[in-house]
Amino acid sequence: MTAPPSAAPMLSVEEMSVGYGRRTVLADVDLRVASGSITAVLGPSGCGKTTLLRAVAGLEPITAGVIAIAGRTVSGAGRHVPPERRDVGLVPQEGALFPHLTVRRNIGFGLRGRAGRRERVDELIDLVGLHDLADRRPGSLSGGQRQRVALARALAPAPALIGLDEPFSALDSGLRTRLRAEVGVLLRSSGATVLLVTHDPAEALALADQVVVLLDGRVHQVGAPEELYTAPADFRVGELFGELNRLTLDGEVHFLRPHELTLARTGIDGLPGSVAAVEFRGSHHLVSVAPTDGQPPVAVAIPATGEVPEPGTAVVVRAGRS
Ligand SMILES: Nc1ncnc2c1ncn2[C@@H]1O[C@H](COP(=O)(O)OP(=O)(O)OP(=O)(O)O)[C@@H](O)[C@H]1O
Repeated sequence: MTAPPSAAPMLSVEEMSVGYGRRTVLADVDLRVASGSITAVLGPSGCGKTTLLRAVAGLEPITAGVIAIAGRTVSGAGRHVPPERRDVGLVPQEGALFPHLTVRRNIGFGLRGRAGRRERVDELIDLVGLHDLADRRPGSLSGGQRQRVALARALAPAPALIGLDEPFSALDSGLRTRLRAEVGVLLRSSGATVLLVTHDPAEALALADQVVVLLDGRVHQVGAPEELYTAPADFRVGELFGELNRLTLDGEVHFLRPHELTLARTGIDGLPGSVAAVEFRGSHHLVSVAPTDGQPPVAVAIPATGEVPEPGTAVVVRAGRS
């Protein structure tokens, strides 16, 4: 659950910039993550997601702005608290487990010297369901199992913030979807505060309370998943979440998804055109229509069970669901 807006955020980033050499990679980034909530930073490859996570974890210096964790300034205003004193559990891409240590010792790594270490490790092994594999080494685990160990290792010391860098990107799509659901439940039940970076919109929509869209090193939009999907701030943001048409109907520009449009026979109101191509997409057919007025092609989804028009057929595109 997202904490009420009045609650002090666990992570706060204000007007932060980061550069490599003379090149600015992140500019004026603002971000707040409420305690116990999950924020996804979504953007295409190279937009600066990993850099953002590394700056929060203290692995990159910032060139402007402030980062605060649990109300304490950790970067900026003349301070740079080292990574090991930030209370951030980072799960890098590919997990980065210690290959020579067993699952149990990997999970307990951050708890060395602490009382109750054994019980805490057992608790985490239970949480991620790796009982039978506790004495194995990472080399003999599957990709999904390794990710669960990496997550358990980050959760073990109960850090103020967990940072996940593309946690599922190395997995095939079936496993990715399954593990995503499992990890979502795990994170919720652990009560962790999470900053997840991903280029996969499905991951951001499925897991996050709040999505931050990062494009070219700048925050373009922040909102709940439903809000970003249904009311993107601009075409680039909308496009990240799936096919989107930009079309002019009755003199007005609309951003509409293929399933928000229908096809009708000619002779009624709408945008006239002819069918250019049809693709079968499993749950539906995607019909590409070339408008007669010269606008770019418009994609319209029609149910898989519906009548499929042949290429060349004259049609009218109308707003509304079929
Ligand atoms: N150590 C570095 N030195 C110089 N430039 C870097 C360094 N690390 C990253 N960059 C550049 O900074 C930009 C942002 O990189 P970053 O890894 O943060 O992006 P990303 O969104 O995480 O991409 P990906 O999804 O591909 O990992 C890229 O243009 C990258 O080439």
